[in-house]
Amino acid sequence: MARKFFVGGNFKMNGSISSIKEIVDNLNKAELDPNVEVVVSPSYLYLLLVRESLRPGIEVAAQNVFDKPNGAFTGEISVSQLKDSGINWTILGHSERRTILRETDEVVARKTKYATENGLSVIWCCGESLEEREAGKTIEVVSKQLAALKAQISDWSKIVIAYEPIWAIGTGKVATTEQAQEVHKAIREWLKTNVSDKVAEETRILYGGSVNEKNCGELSKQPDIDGFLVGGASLKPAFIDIVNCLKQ
Ligand SMILES: O=C(CO)COP(=O)(O)O
Repeated sequence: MARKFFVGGNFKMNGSISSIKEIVDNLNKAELDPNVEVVVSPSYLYLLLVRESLRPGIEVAAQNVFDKPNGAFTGEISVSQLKDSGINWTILGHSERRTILRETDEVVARKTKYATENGLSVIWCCGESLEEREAGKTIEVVSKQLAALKAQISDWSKIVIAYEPIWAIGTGKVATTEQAQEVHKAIREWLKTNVSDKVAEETRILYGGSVNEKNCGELSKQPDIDGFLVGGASLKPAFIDIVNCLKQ
């Protein structure tokens, strides 16, 4: 089964009602490559606004979700509340949550298990810091994150992996095509060795970190890069050019 190219837009904690309406209007008017799956992820407050105004065919993702069905968990949002609002996706394990909010590999894996078992699809993020890369530990770090996920997951069909080197996020320092392809290939090999040939073949592996309309074309040509998770550029009209990068 060919892997469908995937472009996610992670708005992070950005935007206002008016700027988000503008992004939605632009997406609604745009000619988007039908061979690309598109998912946008505004902050919680705007999920419903986006879901209700965005054209069908583009999915909407939360940026996080909790791993309990309901109850006394002030400030958290449940999987069933997302599904009730027409949200079928969530991002989990973004490096900003791992580092700033101290989410461990195990916490991220537990949330991913709960979300996928309860019908959400997950963009599961991994990636190394600059210090880890310079120490030659990139593959080791990513493998450890994958192993924590594997310890809790049996069904990988609802998971898209996003490799996001922390040093490339929001810095303008995009990984070279060779650097990105090398890690994506290693992730696929890890899946082949530790999960199955089928999961390795079918799981989409996205690259994230300073992707823009200029660098996406080259990156998209790499055999193990199946799409992008875009931060800053997803707030701009250039996001449409990134979605259409296969035509570059
Ligand atoms: O963190 C990212 C997407 O989740 C990447 O962010 P930037 O594209 O702004 O570097």
